[in-house]
Amino acid sequence: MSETVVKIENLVKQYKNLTAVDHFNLQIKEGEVLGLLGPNGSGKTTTINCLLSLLSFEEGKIEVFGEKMKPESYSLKKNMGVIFQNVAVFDTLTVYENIDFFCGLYIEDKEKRKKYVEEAIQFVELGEFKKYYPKKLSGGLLRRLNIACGIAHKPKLIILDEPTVAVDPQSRNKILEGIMELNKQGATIIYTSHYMEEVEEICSRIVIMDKGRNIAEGTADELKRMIKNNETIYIDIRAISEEDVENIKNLKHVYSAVYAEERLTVKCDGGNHNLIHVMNYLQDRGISFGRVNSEMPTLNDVFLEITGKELRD
Ligand SMILES: Nc1ncnc2c1ncn2[C@@H]1O[C@H](COP(=O)(O)OP(=O)(O)OP(=O)(O)O)[C@@H](O)[C@H]1O
Repeated sequence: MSETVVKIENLVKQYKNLTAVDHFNLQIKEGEVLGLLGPNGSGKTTTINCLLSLLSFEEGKIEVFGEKMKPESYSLKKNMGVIFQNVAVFDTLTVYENIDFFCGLYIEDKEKRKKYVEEAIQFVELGEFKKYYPKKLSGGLLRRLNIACGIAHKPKLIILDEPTVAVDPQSRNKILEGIMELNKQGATIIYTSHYMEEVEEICSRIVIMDKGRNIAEGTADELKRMIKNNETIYIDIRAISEEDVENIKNLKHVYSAVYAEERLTVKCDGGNHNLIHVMNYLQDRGISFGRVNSEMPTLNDVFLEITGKELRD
C-alpha cells in the first residue's frame, strides 16, 4: 500500500462572509499526479495556501507525510516544493544565484547544494542563461526559472499552482514534460489548473472543484463515465423545422437536440451508431447538411452536467 502524502479533512476557509473552501476533502497517495481542476475563484489557491500553512482556516484537519501541518513544520516543508502562478524570484540575483538561494533554504551542505543547483538548471534547460538576470529572460524562461527555484532541493511533494497561465505553447509543453519527469523520478505532484486539457494530459487522478467544494473525483475516464453524456454530435444545417428537431430528440439514446445559429447539437446517453441514426433521419427527410462532427465527452461536459455551468473561460 502506498503512503498517504496529503490528507485534507473537512477544510473550511472563510474570507469574512465568503466561504472560499467549503468542507473540502482530499487524500493524495505517494506517486500520484493529482489535478485540482476548477474555474477561476473555485478555491484552488486558497486550498493550496491552507495546505502550506500560509493561511489559517476555520475548520478542518491537514496532514502532510502523516503529520499535522503547522506554520513551523520545517521538517515537512523541507520535503515540499511550491511553484506559484506569479513568478517569485529576486531581480537582483542571476538565474544561478536565485536557484542557489532557494535551494540554500533547505540544503546546508555546500557541495550537495552546488550539485542540486546544477541539476535543476539542467532540468529546466537554462544552462546558457545562468548568468542572466530575470529581467532579461522571456516569460517562458522566467517560468522555468521559477520552477527550478521550487524543485532544486528535490522535494518529495511538488505543488504547482497554475504554472502555465499566459505561457507560450513551447514553454508550456516543456513545463508539462518536466512535471511528468519529476513524477517519474518519484515526486508526488499536485497540479492546479482551469485548463481541462492539461489536467487530462498529465494527471493520474482529478478532483473537480467548484465553490470551494470537491464535487467529483476520479481518473478522467471515471469522471466521464459518471455522467449521462456519451457523445455530442454537431451538424451544420441551414434550415430545419422545430418538428424535425423534436423528432431527432425522440430518437433512441438522444436526450437533447438543440438547433441554434445554423447548427444542430445532439446529445446522446449511450449507443454506438447515434451519428448514423441522426444522419439517416436527415437524409430521409431531404434535409441538407454540411459539416458533421462527433465528440466524446470532455471534462467540461462533466463539469457542465454536475454544476450547470461551463468550465471553459
Ligand atoms: N485574500 C482574499 N480576500 C478575500 N477574498 C479572497 C481572497 N483570496 C481569494 N478570495 C476569494 O476566494 C474565492 C476563491 O479564490 P481562489 O483564489 O482560492 O480561487 P482559485 O480557484 O484559485 O481561482 P484563480 O484560478 O482565479 O486563482 C474567490 O471568490 C476569491 O475572490
